[in-house]
Amino acid sequence: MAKLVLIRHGQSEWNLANLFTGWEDVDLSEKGVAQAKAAGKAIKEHGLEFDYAYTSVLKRAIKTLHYALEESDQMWIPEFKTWRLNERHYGALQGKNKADAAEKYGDEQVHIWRRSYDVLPPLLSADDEGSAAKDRRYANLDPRTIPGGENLKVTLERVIPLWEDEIAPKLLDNKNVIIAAHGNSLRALSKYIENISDEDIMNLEMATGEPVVYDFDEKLNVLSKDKYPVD
Ligand SMILES: O=C(O)[C@@H](CO)OP(=O)(O)O
Repeated sequence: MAKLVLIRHGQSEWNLANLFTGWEDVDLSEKGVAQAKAAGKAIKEHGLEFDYAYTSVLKRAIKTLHYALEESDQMWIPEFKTWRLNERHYGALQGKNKADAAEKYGDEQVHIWRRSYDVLPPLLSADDEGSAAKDRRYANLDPRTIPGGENLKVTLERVIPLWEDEIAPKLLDNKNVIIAAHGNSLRALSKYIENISDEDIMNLEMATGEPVVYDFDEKLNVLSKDKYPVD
């Protein structure tokens, strides 16, 4: 049956600088570009061919998709960009250093913000500088939909409509799909696909640039999950 490949974007400038990123539109680092190209080479080596590509509206994921498709010579496939695949919004933590935050609030609090399923980060309001409500790319969204900060649960709730309306129907139609997105939007999607519990999802990490390949049966049960390391 159909295959689904998930790729977390290659290392970004802010991954490198250890900053909370969320919906900030930061670029790939040099290493991130190399990882994205390596992902494409691995895809080619394994003979993976896609019918559709999905990504977020953030350049680190979009560029990762493009490098991966370029290296595997399938840039021509239909490609869709959606805010539903954005990284989880990190609220008022965006732009702050993770180590500084751990010193200020304690390691445990920062770990809870980063990996708990349902604890929200400190929120941004629509008037705050850096609010996504001021960004033209979200102008067609109901302002009440634009988050001031998200946990994994809320992230999952906005990824699911995309899965149900777009991705699952294509997989059921035996089409192969590639999704280039972010650590937490992909953790959310993996939780749903693999039926991972709220507790166990805290331990699931996505490596930058690493393609994760799912094979499904005709009821969308996972038959196999493989990873192609890129470092
Ligand atoms: O800063 C972020 O947006 C994410 C992904 O890099 O970080 P975390 O490891 O806390 O999920």
